[in-house]
Amino acid sequence: MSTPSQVDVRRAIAGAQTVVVKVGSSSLTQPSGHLDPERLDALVCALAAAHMQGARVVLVSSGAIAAGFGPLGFDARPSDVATQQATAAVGQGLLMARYETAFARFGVRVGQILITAEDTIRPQQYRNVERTLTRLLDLGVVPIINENDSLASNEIRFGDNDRLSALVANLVRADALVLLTDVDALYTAPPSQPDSKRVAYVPNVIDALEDITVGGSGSKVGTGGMVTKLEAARVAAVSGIPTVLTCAAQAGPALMGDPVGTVFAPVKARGSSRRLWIGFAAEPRGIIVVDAGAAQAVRGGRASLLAAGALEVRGEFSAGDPVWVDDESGEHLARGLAGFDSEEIPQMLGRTTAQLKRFLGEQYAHPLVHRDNLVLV
Ligand SMILES: Nc1ncnc2c1ncn2[C@@H]1O[C@H](COP(=O)(O)OP(=O)(O)O)[C@@H](O)[C@H]1O
Ligand SMILES: N[C@@H](CCC(=O)OP(=O)(O)O)C(=O)O
Repeated sequence: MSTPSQVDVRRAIAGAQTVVVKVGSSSLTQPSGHLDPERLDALVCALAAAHMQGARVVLVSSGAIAAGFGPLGFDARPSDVATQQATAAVGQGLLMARYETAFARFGVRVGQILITAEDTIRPQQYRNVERTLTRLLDLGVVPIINENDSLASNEIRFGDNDRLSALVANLVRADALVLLTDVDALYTAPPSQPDSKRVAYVPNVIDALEDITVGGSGSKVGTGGMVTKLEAARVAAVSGIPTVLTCAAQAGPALMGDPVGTVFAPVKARGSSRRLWIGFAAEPRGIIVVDAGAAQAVRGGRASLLAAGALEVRGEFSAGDPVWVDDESGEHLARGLAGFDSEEIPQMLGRTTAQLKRFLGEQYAHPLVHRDNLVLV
């Protein structure tokens, strides 16, 4: 795929049929831990305009914790998990109430979807999310997504909505991803550094990272900083989706393809969305170590991982959970969804499919990880 020009990428964003917009906490809330209704309304105005021009708009909105701690009487974003989860339960309701009112002024309906990584990693649940989102969009609704902060367990969570938004863009086969934050663009270094310069165009996000110094969050309510935004732009780029990153106040111009913020070109034609989800969605729960022959087969990209080439299993996981496939030196070769619970695997190690069938029964005569569920890293 040849690299498109900046103008081409901005034009593609302006013409997007389906667009995923992610907005960060600092763009919707005040440092006191309350919503900032004016800024939220201004954002909704830009999104409603895109919706009324025929775009299918999905909003990934942060802000539950940042909007909930003020009303609960805290001076700052709580740092312990239980209070964060309780705060998110309060803030999420306030956030949705305001979105509903703001979109209603334009006659637009919204629907809330709260996602946990755990909910979406298994094929059936993944398809469930996909189906619900597609149906909402078909019904002309603007889905508003957040991580289910109140229930997500700390061990397995997206943690930041930047990465979640790129996965959602992939899931709904979006034509563009818009990342809205509290800085107007990507800079060559954190904008607090006096010599940092705005980057208007990133033709290849993978190479670009070498020349850019990225830092953490600039606010007291944001979580990932620029690191997770670049990760999101990378996930989108390898899914064939262009990204524009700018501040929330520039949402309208960014959606219209105006020369604001930073645009990232797609680096690859669109691939299978489910495989990408396997590759990025959740931290693997365990490891299957394979011998040299199986490592070679897995690296080839088209083989399933058979028990015959597996040497060892580490960690505790259930069938359907994400796992690493490692070679003997400990190098990660691939990520995949396990076909069996971890405790079933030791008896299968090193056995051919015929042996598995004979000694353990028909139900074990299957790959440890099927090739459709395997993504090289
Ligand atoms: N190279 C960079 N270019 C632009 N911003 C950067 C860079 N490195 C770090 N940042 C910081 O990232 C912040 C945005 O991330 P974050 O606070 O997590 O926002 P949000 O709440 O919108 O997700 C900016 O305010 C900025 O201070
Ligand atoms: N899900 C959390 C926000 C997580 C997050 O990524 O925050 P941010 O960096 O502000 O986009 C919340 O709603 O408070």
